[in-house]
Order: sequence, then C-alpha cells, then structure tokens
Amino acid sequence: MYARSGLLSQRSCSSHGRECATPVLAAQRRNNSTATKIAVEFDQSTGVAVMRLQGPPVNSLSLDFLTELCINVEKLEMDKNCRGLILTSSQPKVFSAGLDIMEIYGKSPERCGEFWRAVQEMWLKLYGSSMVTIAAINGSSPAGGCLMSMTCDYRIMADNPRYSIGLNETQLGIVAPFW
Ligand SMILES: CCCC/C=C/CC(=O)SCCNC(=O)CCNC(=O)[C@H](O)C(C)(C)COP(=O)(O)OP(=O)(O)OC[C@H]1O[C@@H](n2cnc3c(N)ncnc32)[C@H](O)[C@@H]1OP(=O)(O)O
Repeated sequence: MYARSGLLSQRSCSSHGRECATPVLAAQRRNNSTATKIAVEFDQSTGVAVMRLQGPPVNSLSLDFLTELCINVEKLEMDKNCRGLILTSSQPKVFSAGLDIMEIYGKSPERCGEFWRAVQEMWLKLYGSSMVTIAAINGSSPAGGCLMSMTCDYRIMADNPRYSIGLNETQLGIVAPFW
C-alpha cells in the first residue's frame, strides 16, 4: 500500500555510478499478488516515509515481497518531496527472516535466477537510493534481512538480546551468486 499516487518510472536508475539493469517495470510485471506486504506512510510535512514490512509470520523475502518492496521504493524515489525513508517491521520480534528459502529450495535454475535477480534489484534500489535511508531493526534480521539493512545509510537496532543479526546463510549452504 502506498499512501500517495505516483507514476512508475520507466527510466534506468543510476546506482552509485552504475546503471541498474532492472527498472521498476520489471518488478511491476512480476507483481501479480494482490496481498499487501508493504505499507507506506508518507509525511508531507517532514518529507519522511515509513515503510513497514508486514509479511507474516517473519517477513521472509519472497519474490512477491521483493517485488512489492522495489515498486514502493521506486515510487518514493520518484517523489521529489520524499527525502527520507525509514524501513521497519510490523511483525513482532522479527525485522526480516531473510530470503524465503522456499523460493529457492527445489526450484528450477530459471526460477532461482529470477529470484536472485529480484534480490539484487532490492539491494541496488536501496543502496543506490537518493533518499536518506534508515533501517529501524526492531527484531531479528538474519542473512537477507541483514543485507537489506546493510544497504541502508543508517541502522538502528532495538536493544534486545533475543534479537540476532548477521550473515548466517553459509550455515544453510546458501551462497549468493556473482553479481
Ligand atoms: C551477501 C548476502 C547474501 C544474502 C543471502 C541471503 C540468504 C538468506 O537470507 S537464507 C535465509 C536465512 N534465514 C534464516 O536462516 C532465518 C531462519 N529463521 C529464524 O532464525 C527464525 O525463524 C526467526 C528468528 C527469523 C524468527 O523466529 P520465531 O521463533 O519468531 O519464528 P519461527 O517459529 O522460527 O518461524 C515462523 C515460521 O516462519 C518460517 N520461516 C522462518 N524463516 C524463514 C525463511 N527464511 N524462509 C521461509 N520461511 C521461514 C518458519 O519455518 C516458521 O514456519 P512454520 O510456522 O510453518 O513452521
């Protein structure tokens, strides 16, 4: 859900000197899901948007989730009044459980390729954003969740010893492909 209307961009985006190969239309084409996993509130008076991840139970990053995230980041990017983005979770105890492992387990190379491209698109969009981006990490954030927060300009994590963060994916035998 996005509180304001906005046209989707067809341009290529420049990301820290590089060109992103995957503009928002690629994400939009994939976005067949009607369920809303991302809620965005934009405060016109401050120019700051809050993006809440609301994919129960643990905000795992499925293809649909990544697609919706990218579309919403792109919409905000296009809005010149939006200067800042706070990324946080609506789910209790978890910021994001990382990549949805069911998206890569037992799937075809083509499907895995599509999924990993969506992962890349997500981090390039956040890392290359011209908005000031802040991850408000209000729960555990392993692997892909950690990656997502690392691509933000700033990270603030709730002080709770039960919340963990880090790159644990090799423990699952998952290695990110070359990008
Ligand atoms: C250079 C960087 C490259 C980036 C690469 C990234 C690779 C990855 O991201 S691989 C995924 C890594 N993630 C994990 O290892 C997280 C594993 N999960 C957890 O540690 C915990 O689930 C949690 C701390 C996130 C939450 O714990 P909590 O006790 O609250 O909930 P659970 O009962 O454990 O889980 C609820 C439910 O969610 C399912 N689930 C958890 N994580 C994932 C996931 N990553 N993908 C898909 N599904 C996940 C879990 O199986 C439970 O499902 P059921 O209720 O059906 O049993």
